Amino acid sequence: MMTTTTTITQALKMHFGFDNFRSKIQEDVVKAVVKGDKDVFVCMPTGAGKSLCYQLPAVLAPGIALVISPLIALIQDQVDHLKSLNIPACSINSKLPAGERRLIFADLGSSSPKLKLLYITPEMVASPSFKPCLTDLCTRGLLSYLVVDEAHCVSQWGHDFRPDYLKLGKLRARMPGVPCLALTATAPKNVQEDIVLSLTLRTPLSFITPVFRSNLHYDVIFREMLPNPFVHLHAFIQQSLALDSGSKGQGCGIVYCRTRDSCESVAHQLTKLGVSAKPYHAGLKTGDRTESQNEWMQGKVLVIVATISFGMGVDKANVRFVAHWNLAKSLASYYQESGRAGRDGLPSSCRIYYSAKDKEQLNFLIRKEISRKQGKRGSLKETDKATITDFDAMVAYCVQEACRHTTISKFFGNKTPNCAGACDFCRNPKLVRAQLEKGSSLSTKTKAQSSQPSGPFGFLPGFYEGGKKGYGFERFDEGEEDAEGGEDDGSTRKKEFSNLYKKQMTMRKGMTVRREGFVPPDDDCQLRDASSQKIPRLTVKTRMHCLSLLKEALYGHQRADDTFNDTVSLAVNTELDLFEKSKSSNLYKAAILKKVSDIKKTGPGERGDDGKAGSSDSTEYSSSSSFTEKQQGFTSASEIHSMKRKRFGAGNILQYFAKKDTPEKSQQEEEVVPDNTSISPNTVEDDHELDRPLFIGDEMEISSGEERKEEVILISDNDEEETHPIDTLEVTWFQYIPAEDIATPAGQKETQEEDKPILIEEVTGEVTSQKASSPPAKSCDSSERGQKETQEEEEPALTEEHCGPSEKRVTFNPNVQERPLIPANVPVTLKEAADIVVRYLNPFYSKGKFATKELFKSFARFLSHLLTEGSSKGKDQVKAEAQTLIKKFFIKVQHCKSEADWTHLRKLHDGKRK
Ligand SMILES: Nc1ncnc2c1ncn2[C@@H]1O[C@H](COP(=O)(O)OP(=O)(O)OP(=O)(O)O)[C@@H](O)[C@H]1O
Ligand SMILES: [Zn+2]
Repeated sequence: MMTTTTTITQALKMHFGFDNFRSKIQEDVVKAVVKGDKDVFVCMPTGAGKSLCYQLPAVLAPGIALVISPLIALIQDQVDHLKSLNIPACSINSKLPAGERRLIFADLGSSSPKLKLLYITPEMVASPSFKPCLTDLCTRGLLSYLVVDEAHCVSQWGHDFRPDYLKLGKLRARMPGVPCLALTATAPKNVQEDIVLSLTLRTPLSFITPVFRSNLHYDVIFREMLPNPFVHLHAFIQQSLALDSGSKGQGCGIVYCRTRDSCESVAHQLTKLGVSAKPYHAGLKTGDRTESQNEWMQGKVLVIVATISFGMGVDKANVRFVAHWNLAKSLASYYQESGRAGRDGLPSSCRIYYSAKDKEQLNFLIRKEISRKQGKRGSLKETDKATITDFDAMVAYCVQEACRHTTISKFFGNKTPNCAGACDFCRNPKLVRAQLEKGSSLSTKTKAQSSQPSGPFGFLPGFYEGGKKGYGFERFDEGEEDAEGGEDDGSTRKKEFSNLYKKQMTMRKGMTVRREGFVPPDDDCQLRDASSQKIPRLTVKTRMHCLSLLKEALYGHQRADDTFNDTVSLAVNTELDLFEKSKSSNLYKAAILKKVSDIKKTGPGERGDDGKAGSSDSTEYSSSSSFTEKQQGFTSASEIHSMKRKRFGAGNILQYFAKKDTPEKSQQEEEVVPDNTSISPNTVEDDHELDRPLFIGDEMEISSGEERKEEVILISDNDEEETHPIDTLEVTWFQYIPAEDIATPAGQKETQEEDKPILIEEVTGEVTSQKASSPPAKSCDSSERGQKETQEEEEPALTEEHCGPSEKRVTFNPNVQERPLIPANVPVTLKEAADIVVRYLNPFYSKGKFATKELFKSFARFLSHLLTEGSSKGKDQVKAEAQTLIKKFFIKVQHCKSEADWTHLRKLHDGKRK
């Protein structure tokens, strides 16, 4: 085959429209393949132009190149591309209409077929319908090349091993004179060796590009430590796409998620935050999926949030970032997936949002799958070991203190690259270390709690009966014939796994699986040990709600050097501490309320009576650290005003935690500025007061006189459909006895009322019963308290009961409350105004409505001053005005970019005053 360099270059131009080769290595490969005297092995990174390495030689050679490729979608892309270049190419697959299939077979059977490239999956190659055709082509010497794309699939050590690829060795044997070309983007050293062996490549010429790509910046963020991971992701996207630089932004990005649900929710959250994002996963209708992909390709949608089924063969040059919301299943996969960024050579970012919980879950599923296979064949295969080793490499990458590029390069058998600050570790090792330290302290407790599973390979195979294959990485078509059906199967499969996982986790903790209806925490749940069902009938939602109460309380008592994240961590640990100590749902709730109350009673910078917010190990989380991006958190009013927080007498905070506040709202700050009715009245004289949404921090200055010393806290279970009546419960123990001291007597039945709301009042003034007809309780003897809890949940409604010198049994009915508890119209201080403003503004900040945090602070400062200028206003008025101004401001200003944006507000405000 005499083909000169000139001919090759001309063909490159004529058929593909390229003036030059993309790289020296690409040119060398093409020349070697064209020469055709040896087999060729190519390992080049994603986007390096591997396809051309066989497509150009195929065009130049007489005959047909048989291309084995693992995925029909990928094949389709290639075939379409070649057809658009007028290169005769086609594919034979199970989805091909009968008419087209006939035409192809007719061409292949002709004396001089027109086809230059025939794409086929490994399954189809071995199928009875294709075998005779192949034999015929071989016998007539019509095959120019055997091309094995994604050749790593042949290796049991490969991250995408496909048994059908193993059959390619036999295929190869059937066409001895045909040169073979094996290509892959991701082959660690052992996989490279496997490929050569399995395909029986004869002293192949190897072309291996180092994996290092200096334009890619790699980093890892610990997702569980973020106050709001979506906001963080949003900021990352804005930065990567230069959306906040004033320019329109350039390029696009991919967020990879492991599950379909995550794809949906991440895409939804991003869209809410103002970035156009669409999900892409196998659960979508083909039309929707194609639409998502097309819109992304055309730049109409900036971010595609996809499972790994997206991306193979997707060729887009200006992908500025690839974020992994979940771990990839191996470091090789991660390298390949993240490598879709920066194909144009421009700087791009690759980030993993690492989560220990995610890791635990994947680890479980991977090992479970192995255990299932083991059960069937009774031995552990190399593939299984490889799967685990590869996953471990992925995890190690995330939790190491080393250059990310170096880790990747070493994994692929390359030399150490010159990272030069292209990863978070090389850029700032201290930050990476701080994150790791914080991360390990967060997970220590969880680890200690979960004992190691037993059985071969750490599992009890018998326990997993009925599980099917897969753990969220079904990248390839599951065999030709049932490729469609495979998708539905996938979702059932995942459900099964999810249930099994939950059950197993519960069992590991030594509990019986007794709560079938237990709604598990979602991926982003901030709670620690969130899946625990230790406390009967206590829901994740309730725990989330309690956590938000703690956060709010602590938030108002941050120390000067605390970051928002420190406060969140402290809240999370405090919640866990109380959760672990509590034996029933009500005890838990009461313990939370007591803690909230204690925190509230303390001065600024203190966190409760013990200074540690109740958590024995919480001190380790309270140290200031800036490893996470501080700007992602909310801003405390204290950052705006250095004024000292005004102190009121202990217990003079009035808070209502009422039914309408859903945990989601308080948790995610989704509440936009509420309408007037929801925030104006501060007093319980208002009939609707308890129906209004929760505003933690709705503090009221009241006289510190004894008769005004009141605290009313209601926690309701927000996950129940119906509104609870303001129920009455005996909870006097709450005030003075730590929850842990009140052991529920052994064997005592849990009442059906566990999830009812608790009303706790600390009242020295008059109280009124909601159910005046109910009999009074007999006694408040501490020995009976545990029992009382149960009894009185069943027969509540007490009017007033003296249980001791300072304790009263109380009930509360907002409808008959006679006296206002709050003095009318106490003038609001600047600090209080700032609190109000910051609270109302935070949701907007979270949604990225401010270009910078400074701008947000500046606006809050401006607004606080504006609202407190001139005549002294009461809190209600300030709240109402703040709301109105903020509402109006954001009607006019979609995205606040400078101080000039709010100059009109003064006029608006002053005008209204007149
Ligand atoms: N010589 C060349 N000049 C310019 N562009 C080229 C050249 N060769 C290939 N390309 C372009 O580079 C891009 C990436 O090529 P290709 O899809 O073949 O990469 P790949 O290595 O196969 O990636 P993957 O691992 O995802 O399959 C394509 O847009 C292709 O058209
Ligand atoms: Zn580095």
